[in-house]
Amino acid sequence: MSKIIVRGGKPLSGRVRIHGAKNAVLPIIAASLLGMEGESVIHDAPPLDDVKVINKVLESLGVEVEYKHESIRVNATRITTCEASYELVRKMRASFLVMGPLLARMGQARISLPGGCAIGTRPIDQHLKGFEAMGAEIELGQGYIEARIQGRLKGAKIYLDVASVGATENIMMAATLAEGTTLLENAAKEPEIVDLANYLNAMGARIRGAGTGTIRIDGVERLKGAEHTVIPDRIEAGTYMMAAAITNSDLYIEGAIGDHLRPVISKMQEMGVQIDEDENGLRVFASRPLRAVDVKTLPYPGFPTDMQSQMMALLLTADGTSIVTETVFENRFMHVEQMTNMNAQIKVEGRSAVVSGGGRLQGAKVCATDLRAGAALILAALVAEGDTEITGVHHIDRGYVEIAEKLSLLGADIRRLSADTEPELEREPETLPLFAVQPTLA
Ligand SMILES: CC(=O)N[C@H]1[C@@H](OP(=O)(O)OP(=O)(O)OC[C@H]2O[C@@H](n3ccc(=O)[nH]c3=O)[C@H](O)[C@@H]2O)O[C@H](CO)[C@@H](O)[C@@H]1O
Ligand SMILES: C=C(OP(=O)(O)O)C(=O)O
Repeated sequence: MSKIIVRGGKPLSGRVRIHGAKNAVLPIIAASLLGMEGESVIHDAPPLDDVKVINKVLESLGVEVEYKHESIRVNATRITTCEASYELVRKMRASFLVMGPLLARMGQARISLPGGCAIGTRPIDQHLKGFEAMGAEIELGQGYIEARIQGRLKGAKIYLDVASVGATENIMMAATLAEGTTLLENAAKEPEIVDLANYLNAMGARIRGAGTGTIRIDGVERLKGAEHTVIPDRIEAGTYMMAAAITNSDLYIEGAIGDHLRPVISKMQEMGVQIDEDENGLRVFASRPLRAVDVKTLPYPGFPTDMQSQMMALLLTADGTSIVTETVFENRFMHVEQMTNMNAQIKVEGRSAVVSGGGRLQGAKVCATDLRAGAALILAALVAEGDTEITGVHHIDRGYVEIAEKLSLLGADIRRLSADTEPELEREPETLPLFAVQPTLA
């Protein structure tokens, strides 16, 4: 079992380079399945476990994938099966994003139920509602979702009950090859949706309005491989911004795009953190005291749920009491118990957490219960008294490229103890036990 050990109290300084966005590259790799001729080349693909998993999903479908120097070459001219197995899909929820492209191109797809990640039940009803509206027949059996269409999908007007990122992506990909026009309303507006639409348009798709609540997709008959560079990871960038602020340091976050981080920047500025933006990144510097602020997570352009736990770590070091409200996922406070082990004063009341700042955090043995919880524990550990030992590192590896190495280069006392016995990608599934979550089919 790998561990990250942090000795708190070291200031940080210097520059940190932000990698390509996990949540952009995963749907883009899934979308590369739509390339009926030529190759796709995807640049700035971060070397993360999740990227390796989705590459394996593509390979399991008979597609050629080559991953070198942060670029992925995909040749999807031949697809030999339309089934993505439980063994792969259980490892990562985003594997379900191959459903839309497979259905659109091959007329069928059989994908294992992704279940729900520990942060919530995470149903897929909105994805399925979209496919059904485009004429697909959906069946659930033996833990798999099977979707079929005779001929091509048909363009449709689809209103999402929740502005789901994954459903927007899956439906948008499926609609590219549909007959006629699809209007996707109450669509998610995240920058990763815009990045996916840009890649699809480079493949020959006709998508307009990505990044707004209404996306119009005029179906085309064929798509071909395309070259694309993935946007920088706003959540990785935000995490290093918090690292600068929590340690009272001055860091330059290279590659961070201010426009993608507006709610994070504003909340940090409200606390008293100084942030300078230029065209290449952000400079973040802070000194104490920092003010307590209230934070509510919302779909983009609201405050990102993927930054909630890291923000909570920072608020633990502010003066006063903050209220953090999580509205996107119903079970995303698991880091609270771990932080409490570090002497944090936090009380959860329903969907809100009351965070009392200003106490002294203490090193402890804690466990990363999910990806961002792990990042938040590292942040808390950077300022805790003594040593913190963090297990559950496989969660952190899903979304952060060499976080211990990057922080160490900035001056943190942090090291990773890797277990020789931990084979690559042999990790616990992200999901709850199969069938714990039954999807709503209609
Ligand atoms: C790989 C990826 O990009 N992951 C991100 C994506 O996840 P993901 O795409 O899974 O998240 P969604 O936007 O779909 O989920 C948002 C909310 O909608 C609900 N929902 C979703 C689909 C559905 O069919 N029915 C339904 O009710 C979910 O339970 C959740 O409460 O967006 C989340 C919200 O910003 C981020 O935290 C994840 O990091
Ligand atoms: C929740 C996250 O990812 P996923 O949707 O892949 O579980 C995340 O990136 O914080």
